[in-house]
Amino acid sequence: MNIQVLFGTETGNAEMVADDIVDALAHEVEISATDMSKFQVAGLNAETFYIVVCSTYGDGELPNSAQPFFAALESEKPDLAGLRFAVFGLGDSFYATFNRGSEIIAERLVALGGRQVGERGAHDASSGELPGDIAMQWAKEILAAI
Ligand SMILES: Cc1cc2nc3c(=O)[nH]c(=O)nc-3n(C[C@H](O)[C@H](O)[C@H](O)COP(=O)(O)O)c2cc1C
Repeated sequence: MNIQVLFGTETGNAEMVADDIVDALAHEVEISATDMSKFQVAGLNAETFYIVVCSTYGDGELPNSAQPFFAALESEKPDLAGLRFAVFGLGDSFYATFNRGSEIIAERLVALGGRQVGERGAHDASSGELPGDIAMQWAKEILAAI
């Protein structure tokens, strides 16, 4: 199976998490990580499983590097029937809009026909836990479910 990790970040935490997920799963599957801002929506395909790793900024908004990807999903409206994905969010429960960014992306992918696998993972910056630790455990559970 081929897994593509797509990360959306403002200050690099989601990229570190994406790299940790790649490290955790690389011995079992073909997997790589790409910044969403460098990924073409036309490249989405049903043969690949996607792991979307995305933080939240502003007031429950997408981080900078996720915005072009999200805008392209809205304008190009690709048919994502058959596409499967899982989502891991980074946020801070200090904000009422905790982890809304990852939810925004998941909702859009589902609206376009994609199927979300497993529970949306979440890291809370106020928890004191390392995001990579939470994400790697979550990713192993996702891999077992697909
Ligand atoms: C200015 C600012 C606004 C933020 N807004 C939110 C928010 O609305 N909801 C949330 O859950 N986290 C929010 N966060 C927390 C970030 O999502 C969290 O620190 C995350 O780890 C950043 O990941 P990144 O470096 O990949 O962007 C905010 C952080 C900053 C600095």
